[in-house]
Amino acid sequence: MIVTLTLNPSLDRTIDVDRLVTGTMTRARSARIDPGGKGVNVSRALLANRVPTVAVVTSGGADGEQLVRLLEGDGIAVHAVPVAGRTRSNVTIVEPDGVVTKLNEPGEPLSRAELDAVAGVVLDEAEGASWAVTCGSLPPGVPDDIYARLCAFFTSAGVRVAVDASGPALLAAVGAGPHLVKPNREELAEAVGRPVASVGDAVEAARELRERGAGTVLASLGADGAVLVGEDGVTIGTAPVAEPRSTVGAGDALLAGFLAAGADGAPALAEGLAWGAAAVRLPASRMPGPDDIRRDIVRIDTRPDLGRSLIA
Ligand SMILES: Nc1ncnc2c1ncn2[C@@H]1O[C@H](COP(=O)(O)OP(=O)(O)O)[C@@H](O)[C@H]1O
Ligand SMILES: O=P(O)(O)OC[C@H]1O[C@](O)(COP(=O)(O)O)[C@@H](O)[C@@H]1O
Repeated sequence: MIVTLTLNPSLDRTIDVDRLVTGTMTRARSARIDPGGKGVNVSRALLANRVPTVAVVTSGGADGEQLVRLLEGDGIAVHAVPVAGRTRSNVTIVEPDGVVTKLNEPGEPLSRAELDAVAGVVLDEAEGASWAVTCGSLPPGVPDDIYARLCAFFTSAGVRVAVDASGPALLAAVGAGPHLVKPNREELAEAVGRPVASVGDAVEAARELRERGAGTVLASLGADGAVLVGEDGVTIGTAPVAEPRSTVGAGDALLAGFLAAGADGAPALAEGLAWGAAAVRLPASRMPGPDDIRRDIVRIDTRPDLGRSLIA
């Protein structure tokens, strides 16, 4: 069982337009709503591949109710903690050439009592679980060390912890010694305070996060694939997609595939890359199921070129 926690979930609204011109009125070609937030997407991807999962989320107002209805409609086991603040909406605008513009709301503040309630729920749900996955931005008012504190509780209960966060929340979590962190290129660069412009830079930055406490670093590099740095060394792989449709949620699919495959070494990296690539071939934040996932496109580089520049 893999338990995910999303403190700041969202209704993901994806709007297709012919061309986005800021400062003008643009008529959309189509729009869709998906349940969103990083942990929510990890649970969606796991369930689509029949891996048992529970999604713990906060839920506020009519949009929170809709989020829970959508998740339950997909058959996801969801434990929603009611909160006073309205659940946010995140908007992604997609142009035909694949250019994506994202607008993520900050979310509404969580009170101390609400945060304690969510923490109690996720610690209960995680009892006996193989992994607790804590993901995404923090709503206003939530202390930056929340993932670090939860990590300490999960670890003492014998549950492995994966963190997908950014900025101070990621840094604090790394110091608490999680088993796995999944930064993307920007998050990695911010965490080490220097640019990540090549595969070698990503490896060095990932090594630094390990030195600061993370057990394994799965650094996602967009179209350049991903780098896995753990106890057994460095593994690098790619899974090219000729015509990407939507990269929203690709990192969440990568993480879900990696965990589903046992979270260890090249086989797990390859599975994660296959799931990430499949997510990119699907519209909006749709998570891939078995029929979408192609393992034949994955390449694990046994002799990686560390000097290779990353796509800007
Ligand atoms: N344009 C792309 N082509 C192929 N695969 C991609 C592309 N963008 C993302 N991916 C896949 O999705 C994973 C996560 O993407 P990335 O953008 O790094 O993370 P995040 O979605 O967390 O920002 C990558 O490691 C890769 O496997
Ligand atoms: O919590 P954040 O950082 O605002 O991110 C939330 C957004 O990220 C997503 O989980 C997508 O994740 P990606 O970063 O993988 O594209 C959306 O579903 C959600 O709207």
